[in-house]
Amino acid sequence: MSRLTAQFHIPYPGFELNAELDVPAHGVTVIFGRSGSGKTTLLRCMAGLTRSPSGYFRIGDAVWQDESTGRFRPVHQRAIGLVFQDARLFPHLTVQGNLHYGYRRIAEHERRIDFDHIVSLLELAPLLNRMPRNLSGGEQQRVAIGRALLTSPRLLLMDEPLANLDTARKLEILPFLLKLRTELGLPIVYVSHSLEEILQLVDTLVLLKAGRVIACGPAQQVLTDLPPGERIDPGLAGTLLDTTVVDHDDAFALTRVRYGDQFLYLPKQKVEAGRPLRLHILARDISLVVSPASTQTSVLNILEATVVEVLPRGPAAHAVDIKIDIGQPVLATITRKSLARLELKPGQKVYAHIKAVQMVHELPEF
Ligand SMILES: Nc1ncnc2c1ncn2[C@@H]1O[C@H](COP(=O)(O)OP(=O)(O)OP(=O)(O)O)[C@@H](O)[C@H]1O
Repeated sequence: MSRLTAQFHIPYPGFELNAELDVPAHGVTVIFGRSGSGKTTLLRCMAGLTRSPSGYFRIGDAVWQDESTGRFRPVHQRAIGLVFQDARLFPHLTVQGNLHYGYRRIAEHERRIDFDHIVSLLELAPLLNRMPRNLSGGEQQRVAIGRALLTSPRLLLMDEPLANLDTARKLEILPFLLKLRTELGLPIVYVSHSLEEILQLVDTLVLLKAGRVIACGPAQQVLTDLPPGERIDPGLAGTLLDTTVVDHDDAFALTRVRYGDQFLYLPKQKVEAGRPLRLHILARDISLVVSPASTQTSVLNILEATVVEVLPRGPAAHAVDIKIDIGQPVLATITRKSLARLELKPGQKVYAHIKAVQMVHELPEF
């Protein structure tokens, strides 16, 4: 499988980027870290906007930088699409003019992305004759994404593309980003410092801290394997579950999803049966029960699980995290007192009572 491999070292006064990563060259790779951790610097190195003197960057079989042989392709010679926080549209051109700008520069035989396809994917047809100043922030970002894609890139680099938008506009754009992920087969590297924003999108998660990659891998794994001290936002510690919608129960306003051979109920979602749906289950929303599942509870979602590991948070903490297995690792947070009472041990069968299932963002139909 094609890979994206990067190695960059940038010594700035007071900050040093020392990042190495090797991730699949497909799906969405999110570079996540606090402000100042070096996300933008890493992205700029990938784009060829900043040159790391000992850098290496390769996507599939294309080596864009290998300083050991003096190879460095500058940004304009890389097949990349760039999207920034601000749309940076050409103010004197219509939406159509902006979209054509990159498209025209690519020779016809090198065009891998069709103009009409992008207009329909991003629902840009009603905007084509408008000027950028008459568009909302979200619409401008959709045009910027379209313009980047129409250069037929091999890689799309996005630097906090939703950061300048309010929550309503963010929700407007997210479904389009999900469509890019599933429909275009184009690798996307996406910089963000908002866990909520990326949970629906992320395939591979790269955590950056003070210029270094502290974790890198499939998002589910990174989120559950991270030592408690390294958690990005302990309140959001939890697990991603990729489920499939089974059916909807109109009478009780619920949607039933399947995970492996188990089922979960959640508030009714506007997603058709058979479609994938990613859930986020917060560790603090799971209780563990040792005796067989009882139906005499208000909790709808009870999954059979096995205890994998107890992850202490330190002697002063009142809570511990328990890694359980339901077909994939899942984190549950319980009190240390409960742990002592239940005497949980690796290999033990338990029932995970899931008190709430977060959607992160409710998905509109598309
Ligand atoms: N050209 C430069 N010269 C010197 N220092 C720089 C330069 N560019 C970035 N830095 C420093 O490198 C560090 C990392 O910056 P960077 O913008 O990559 O972080 P970030 O994780 O993207 O932050 P944010 O989320 O706030 O955008 C910061 O301390 C910044 O001041």
